[in-house]
Amino acid sequence: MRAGAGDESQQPLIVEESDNDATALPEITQKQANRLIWLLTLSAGLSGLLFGYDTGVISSTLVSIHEDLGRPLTTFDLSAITSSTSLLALLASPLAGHFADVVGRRPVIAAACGLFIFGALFQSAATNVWTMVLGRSVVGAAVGAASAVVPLYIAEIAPADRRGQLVSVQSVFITGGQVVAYIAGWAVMGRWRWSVGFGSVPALIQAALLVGMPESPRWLVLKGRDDDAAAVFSRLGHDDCDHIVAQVKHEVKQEQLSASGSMFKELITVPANRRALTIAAGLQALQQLSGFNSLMYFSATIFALVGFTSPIGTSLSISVSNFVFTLLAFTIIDRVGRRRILLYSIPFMILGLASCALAFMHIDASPSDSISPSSDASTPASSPWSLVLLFSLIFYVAAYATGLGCVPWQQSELFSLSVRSLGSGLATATNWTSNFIVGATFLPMMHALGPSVTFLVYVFVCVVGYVWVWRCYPETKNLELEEVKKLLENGWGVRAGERP
Ligand SMILES: O[C@H]1[C@H](O)[C@@H](O)[C@H](O)[C@@H](O)[C@H]1O
Repeated sequence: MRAGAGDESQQPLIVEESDNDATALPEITQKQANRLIWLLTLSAGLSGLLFGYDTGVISSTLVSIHEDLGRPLTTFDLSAITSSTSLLALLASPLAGHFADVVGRRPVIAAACGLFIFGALFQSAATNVWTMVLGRSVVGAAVGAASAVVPLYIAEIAPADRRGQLVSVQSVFITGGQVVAYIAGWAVMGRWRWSVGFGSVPALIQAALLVGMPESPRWLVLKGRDDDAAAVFSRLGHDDCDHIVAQVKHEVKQEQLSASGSMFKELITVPANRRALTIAAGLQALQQLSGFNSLMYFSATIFALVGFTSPIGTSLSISVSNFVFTLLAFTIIDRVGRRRILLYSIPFMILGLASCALAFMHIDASPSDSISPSSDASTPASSPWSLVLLFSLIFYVAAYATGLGCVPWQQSELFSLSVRSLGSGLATATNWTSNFIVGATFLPMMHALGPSVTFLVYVFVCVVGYVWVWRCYPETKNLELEEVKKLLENGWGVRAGERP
């Protein structure tokens, strides 16, 4: 049941072709299957790179536009350009979930890819604020659709014992894309049309790779295309394709028997589905409300505020740490497990945030008069508390990237097949809604409450989140998707998930 592509006990994959060479072929075909799984994961994961790039590039773009859009940008223009992306992402993700169910996962990934290309070129040709907002919105729709459907597609093609790692490829690509965006923004030295237009390049590569990408075999079973599904499972290295197709079919049949009408109703009324949605959406909300993206968007502002002479350069340390520790998560997630990673890492996030709050108490930072990355704040960077702040932020980011930055994107494994696409879409929409809330409230909170209290608010969110994860999030490592569903049937499944 848990045999994956890496399982030593696997049989020859393409039995008809392997009959006359039973000794050599299993190893070769196993390698081919592994290679295919990686290729598909990387092809789909390119959407993550675009997600990271397009969300990261905005910070350097905003400070480079000057009057290129026909007039100097007002604060309202800045907010409209920035928030249009997350707003469209939050609208697009449930829609993408719906379409992934109706037309399949692959066409939605392809549509997002097209939008990434169009949005990047449209932005780079923008002549006024509103065409720029339109370009950012198109990219937002692409980011929303991709972030809902790519982890779902990868989870459905991945072998159980490597699913955590393969789904985490998306997080590695997102954070890598953010680093590339920071560097590209700096390298083009103000020629923002180049840096935003560059976003079309990985999308074009992805468009070429999509040609050979098969549809998710689990979706094929859902649509009654069992032979096609068995062929894809076989290419993915499953030893007993008929068995796994039968297993997925059994799940589909059971769900059809229990189906209470619309998919949304089924998601809300069936207890296991409701629990899955609560966990998936809760983890996504926690990921965002714990405040990380306030650093992604405003770390340069914070570093200017406390007197660093090169705030934009210093803020690169945030995105690089985020990337490096996401790589760590990618390496350990299937060994340590999702739940355990969160229970180990959230306390370190709390420690990092609390020590930021402490450092701010000793720094004379008054956001009311210097809340802009370009302002040269008067507090000298030589203050040891500024360094304490920098290291605390990096510490917090490292803990975030190892756990909460990565784990919530495993969301689709929690849902049973019949509601998986809608559930993933709604959890992704929760991510973007919370992202929007943090982006919109961080600076006002810094003004109204002061930096220390603002960071204590994030401490509070993490403490509540920790207790909730401990009570409600079961371990899902190494389970087949069909087994995860069973965990949530009679409760949160925390005990049942904690077996060796
Ligand atoms: O998992 C990603 C990653 O942590 C990114 O760095 C962050 O900007 C995104 O909001 C998040 O969803």
